[in-house]
Amino acid sequence: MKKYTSVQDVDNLEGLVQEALHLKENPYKYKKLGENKTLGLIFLNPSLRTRLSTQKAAQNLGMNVMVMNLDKEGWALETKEGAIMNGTTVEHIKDAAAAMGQYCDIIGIRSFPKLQNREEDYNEELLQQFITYSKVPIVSLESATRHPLQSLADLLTITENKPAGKKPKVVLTWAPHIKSIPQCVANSFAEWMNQADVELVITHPEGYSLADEFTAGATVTTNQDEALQDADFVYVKNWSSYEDYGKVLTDGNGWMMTNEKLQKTNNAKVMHCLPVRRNVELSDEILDGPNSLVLEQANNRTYAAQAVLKRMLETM
Ligand SMILES: NCCC[C@H](NC(=O)CCC(=O)O)C(=O)O
Ligand SMILES: NC(=O)OP(=O)(O)O
Repeated sequence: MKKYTSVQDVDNLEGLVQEALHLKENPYKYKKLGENKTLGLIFLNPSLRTRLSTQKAAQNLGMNVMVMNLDKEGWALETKEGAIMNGTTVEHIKDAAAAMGQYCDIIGIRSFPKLQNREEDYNEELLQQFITYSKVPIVSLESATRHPLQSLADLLTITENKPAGKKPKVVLTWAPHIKSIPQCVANSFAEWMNQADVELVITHPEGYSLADEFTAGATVTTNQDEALQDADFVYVKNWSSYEDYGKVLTDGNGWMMTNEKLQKTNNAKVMHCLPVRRNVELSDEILDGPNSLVLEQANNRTYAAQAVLKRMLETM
């Protein structure tokens, strides 16, 4: 595997899921594979789970890990080709990424969208430039449009918890938030579920449709009650509008997931990528109750990352 930025980079999805579940049982079996190999983790935004789980995954494989908070500790980066750099940016990404490629065998990068210009965000400029200029395999740690390590961990969690003998009904529901949030977790989850053996239903208020490239094949409705009927899994997530790009169009009154709403489901398991705004997106009663899978998801982040890193190391 030369890059891991979306489900399209995975050539055998079921194989990758099985690999990750095998690693969960045998985390130190491939301790020699990463010996003398270095993983660089670069963050332009905050992170708790991605940072720690990916670091742990690499250590389980015997790799060395370097972490840099590039937004705080690096030079101000220029991304425009041909820029005359007489302003505030100090170094061009092509020089920074190329230098990092000298120190690292694999680079992971987190860069959120700015949510101001849709075309700019959806072009994934920063991620693409890292792929081009670092010349080493790149793992997305959540980019402007996707969060593929989260989605793989989510698929592992669904695989482990699905009811026997039936195709699970998975509902992705929009939830309220107090600010403008990226679409990437929702985009990515939809894209992955469409490749998995599940029935996917997406529900959100008017004006919150995700881009077709991620949702093709799913049932989409603005009626949350109807969507929740007989659900086996409910994935809760806020996102800002894609159509009216980056905007918050409603306070989302009535969209928070509660135990009362769970009554409509098939005693559904509830998922969220975290961090979660308690009692805004999801109630305490659900998060602290028996239907919550959020900690299992967080735990599976390690094995998702380990399966991806293992595949990259094997092709070096
Ligand atoms: N990495 C996981 C989620 C990251 C991001 N959440 C946030 O930015 C939360 C910010 C806040 O709650 O203030 C999101 O939902 O896409
Ligand atoms: N779910 C997730 O990616 O969490 P962090 O932002 O804390 O890494």
